[in-house]
Amino acid sequence: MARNVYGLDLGTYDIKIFDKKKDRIWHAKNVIAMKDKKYIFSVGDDAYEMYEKAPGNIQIIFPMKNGVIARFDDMQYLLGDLLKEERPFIRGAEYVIAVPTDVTEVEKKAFYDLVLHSEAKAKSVRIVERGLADGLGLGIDVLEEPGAFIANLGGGTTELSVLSYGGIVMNRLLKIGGEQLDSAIANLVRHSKDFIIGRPTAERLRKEFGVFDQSTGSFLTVYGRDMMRGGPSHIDIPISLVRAAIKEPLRECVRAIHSMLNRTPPDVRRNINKNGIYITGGLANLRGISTYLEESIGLPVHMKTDPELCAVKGLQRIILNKTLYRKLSYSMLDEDYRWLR
Ligand SMILES: Nc1ncnc2c1ncn2[C@@H]1O[C@H](COP(=O)(O)OP(=O)(O)OP(=O)(O)O)[C@@H](O)[C@H]1O
Repeated sequence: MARNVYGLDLGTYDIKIFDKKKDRIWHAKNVIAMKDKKYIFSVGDDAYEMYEKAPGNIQIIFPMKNGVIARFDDMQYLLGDLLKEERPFIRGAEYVIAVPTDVTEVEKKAFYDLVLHSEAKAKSVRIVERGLADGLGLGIDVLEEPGAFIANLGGGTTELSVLSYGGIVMNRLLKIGGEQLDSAIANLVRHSKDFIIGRPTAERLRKEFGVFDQSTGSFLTVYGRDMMRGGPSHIDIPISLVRAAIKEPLRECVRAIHSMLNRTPPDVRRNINKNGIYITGGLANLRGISTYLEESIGLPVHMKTDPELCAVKGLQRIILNKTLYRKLSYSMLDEDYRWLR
């Protein structure tokens, strides 16, 4: 029986998995609910459901932080649990993992070790730079493309990549993503309304308001804690407040995009000017964000449906195509691996 191959995109917010044998992609929240600091209570979407609702003895843990593995053992357990249904297939399987480029070698190695030293007894583990996987998922011919700019707007990070002829010319990982926008919204509600809302509520505000393209008069009723009266209550939050909160983090992304474009080598830049830029990642679903970026950057902005799945779709292409697999994935144990020589 042929061994199975899995493509993994371990995000700060969501894990995306491609299963070659079943030829399917699925995803789950990257969250663990821990009881009494000892026992795993639930994982994935079930654990996220409990976020900010669970009793005091249940702790909700996000094993990834800012795009890298922050709690190795928890991440390993969570991944093992998500793949549990596949038990007959996971032992001795091969894994191809998308990893951000602008991280330290130790952080990158943690992705590698996570799978290599798990109970899955992986046969091989290969790494793909996430910007390249994103490019393939967008349908770009990454090996032949002379210049493409991709901004992956994710749950805890924004990764900016300039690609050319199968390589990454420039890359930067910013600590700005959905999580930071939600904190900005929750902080502004707290300071301007004396009202405490949780992260899932802030996320709901961000998702339900078409932040850039709706009338200024709309508002949403949310539940939380009134700091003046000291009890649970509800409040109407206007769209203007959400816009004000997310303005600065989004401007920081725009400044970083400008700065990277300005440093891009002229020949590559010429192609980017011609093609425009691409956005991927879950935050690209924020209604009106492509128009906002187009106006701020002065270049056309393109995206595909399900932008959060671009990187894992790119891994799927790599796993199913021998040339892409050979040219774009590498093992950290390879003799010619650039950092270990
Ligand atoms: N319709 C939507 N409107 C606004 N935001 C959305 C929408 N759908 C998803 N998101 C946001 O996308 C983010 C998750 O995106 P994604 O799955 O790309 O992140 P990730 O890969 O887990 O994180 P990272 O790439 O930072 O490690 C979350 O913050 C989520 O709230």
